[in-house]
Amino acid sequence: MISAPAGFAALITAAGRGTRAGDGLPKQWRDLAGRPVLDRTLAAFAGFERIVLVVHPDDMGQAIARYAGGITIVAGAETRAASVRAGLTALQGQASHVLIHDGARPLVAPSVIDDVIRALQEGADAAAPALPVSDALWRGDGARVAAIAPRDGLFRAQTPQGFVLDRILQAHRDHPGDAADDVQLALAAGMEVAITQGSEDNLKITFPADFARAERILGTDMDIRLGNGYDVHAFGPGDHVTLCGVQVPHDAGLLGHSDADVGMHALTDAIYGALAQGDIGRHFPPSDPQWKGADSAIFLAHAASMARDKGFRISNADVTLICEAPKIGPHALAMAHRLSEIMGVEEARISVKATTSERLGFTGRREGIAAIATATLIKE
Ligand SMILES: Nc1ccn([C@@H]2O[C@H](COP(=O)(O)OP(=O)(O)OP(=O)(O)O)[C@@H](O)[C@H]2O)c(=O)n1
Ligand SMILES: C[C@](O)(CO)[C@H](O)COP(=O)(O)O
Repeated sequence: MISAPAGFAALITAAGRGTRAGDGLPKQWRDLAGRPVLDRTLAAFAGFERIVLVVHPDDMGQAIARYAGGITIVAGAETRAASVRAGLTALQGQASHVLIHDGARPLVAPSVIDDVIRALQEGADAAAPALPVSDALWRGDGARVAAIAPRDGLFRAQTPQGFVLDRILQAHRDHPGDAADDVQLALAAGMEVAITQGSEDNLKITFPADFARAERILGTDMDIRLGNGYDVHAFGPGDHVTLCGVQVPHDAGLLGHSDADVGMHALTDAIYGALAQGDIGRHFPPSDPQWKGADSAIFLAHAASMARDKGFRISNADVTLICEAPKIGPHALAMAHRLSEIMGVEEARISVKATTSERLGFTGRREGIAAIATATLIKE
């Protein structure tokens, strides 16, 4: 993450409808490798002391629910230029410089942002990243090539485009129509615009296939960890068992130092395993009397918060309980719900299921319950 100098603000445009990206949610709200596109874009600018996010009026509610606190959220308008104008107006008097960035460019690298900042710090009125055109350029006539167009000196423009705030605000006010980008308005206002180094990865998600391309780019440096856990507890006296945080009536209880929640223990070990941090016994020794009868939610919450502290997001978890009885099916959704609450992971990413062992082995002889679990962790 970059650390932006004092006086530098970021303005993120996210008020478009993404019509070219196909059906469904507008592209900036869609999932990209497990997180909404806009989450990723905002994270790239987290080092700015002031961020203005421009969203469509219809999206105000969800933007406030997701991002309020620390970010100024402003309603956008019909065109990109009008949306930028709304954002700049909200920023007036609050910053010396502004970097205007498409919410639909979630993979912008810190170096691309840094280069724009540096050019402005060195005195440029305006600076923006771009890449030289490397392919031949044709003028088309329907499906036929009509002519070759010269490409010397041509660049593909990217964002963030950086400016002295007062000057770009005045340029927008002087040219209230639409524009290809903010550099066009800066040029119309007589500003000189420095070209900084763009990046092929800094793509603007525009068409449906851009999602797959962005995921491929993310995949190349994605750190994915898989962990597994296994646990067994024997039946003993009692009238219920606690499984994945849910009390299930039964003609026996489970024996254990804690509440003997075999499913939650397997899942907790899966998370510790993915982090290469041993198992529950290492963090909560059974020899320590304070864990006697403990609610296993303490263990799972500890593993989940350790994952977060190490920069990982729990992407999904799958728990299988192995027993002849009690019947798990009627409780499986409640169990997934409870696990999701403890871990802070959405319920749709948690699976709890069960199987018998066809009356074979210790579970088949109804001597106890076994559980296996898998968890996937992704580095943010
Ligand atoms: N009225 C608008 C139009 C666009 N944008 C934002 O400007 C960026 C670049 O625009 P573009 O890729 O053209 O997005 P859309 O207008 O959403 O796409 P489309 O033209 O396919 O509908 C996007 O982050 C988009 O949300 C905006 O804030 N306000
Ligand atoms: C601002 C921009 O992303 C620079 O490349 C681009 O001009 C936006 O164009 P669009 O037609 O609104 O997608």
